[in-house]
Amino acid sequence: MISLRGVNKSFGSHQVLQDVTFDVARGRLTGFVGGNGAGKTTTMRIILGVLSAGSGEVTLDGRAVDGDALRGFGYMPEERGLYPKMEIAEQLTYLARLHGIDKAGATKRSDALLERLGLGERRSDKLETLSLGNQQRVQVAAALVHEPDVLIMDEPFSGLDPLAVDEVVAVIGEHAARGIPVLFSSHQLEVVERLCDDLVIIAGGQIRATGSREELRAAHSGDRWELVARTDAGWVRSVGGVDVEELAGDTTVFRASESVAQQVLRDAVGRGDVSSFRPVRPTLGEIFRDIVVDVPRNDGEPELASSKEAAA
Ligand SMILES: Nc1ncnc2c1ncn2[C@@H]1O[C@H](COP(=O)(O)OP(=O)(O)OP(=O)(O)O)[C@@H](O)[C@H]1O
Repeated sequence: MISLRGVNKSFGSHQVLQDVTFDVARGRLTGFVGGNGAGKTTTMRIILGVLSAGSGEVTLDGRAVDGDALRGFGYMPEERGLYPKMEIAEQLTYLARLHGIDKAGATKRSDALLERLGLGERRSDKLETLSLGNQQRVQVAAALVHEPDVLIMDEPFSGLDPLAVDEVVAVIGEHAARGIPVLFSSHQLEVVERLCDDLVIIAGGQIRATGSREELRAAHSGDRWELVARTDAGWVRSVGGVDVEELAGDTTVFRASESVAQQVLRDAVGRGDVSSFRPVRPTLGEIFRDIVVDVPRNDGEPELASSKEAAA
């Protein structure tokens, strides 16, 4: 497990991370979501030792992450860093060899990954001749080619069409299933929602929510319920403790405590056929908006000058 505890980071006088604390469990996909400038890339760079934290600690299975551990990390950076004029199989093999894998092993691994990502036929092509989506697939392969013990990916799905997203998701999922911690950031909330087991939501440099997808959805359901009945459900409006939000056709969406909702269900059953009754779980997009709505942006705008300087 990767654990961050109380991580702080400032650039000059601008504090961009404040007391960042969360875990990335083995064998699970952890989605890291936040708006522009929220602090995702900075956090990932600190995990990877590319940036040092002002304070706080990062551990892997309880031990500080040192150079040895870092060699086993796979990283897909936000700024893509491969060689445009180099053949793709050659550069993957080269990267694997940098991680200490022998030539035969590196070639085998590179070929298998390219095949898996639908690029087997393009293995001898230069990176720059590939479409942006295919270049992105090669970036994914570059993070995986040494069979990492930990996988950190910054926006691995940006620029991919929905089918390519599914392919990459499957490959990343296979790696997580081997029991490695996987942390990935994405702005594509519907992808994160579909893919991740756990979520970390950051805004303004602070962690605003963590938990499994289901835990977060349950925690933010806000006691909303949906009743689909075959008979008119206008009567629900007059039940004490019920706030009807929508009443359209046969569907009623309302807010109420669990016990009041159960009473509504019993009454509805008494009045006629109930087609369905369920708690309404919010989407990740709704949860995200709910959590970050009041958080000021943290996008590096200069601090306001002190009143003395401003007056000068
Ligand atoms: N090297 C740097 N020097 C100064 N400020 C920086 C530096 N790197 C990041 N920042 C600032 O830190 C804050 C967090 O940036 P970061 O790149 O971590 O956000 P992010 O969540 O990854 O955003 P995005 O989704 O837009 O990539 C921003 O205000 C950014 O301007």
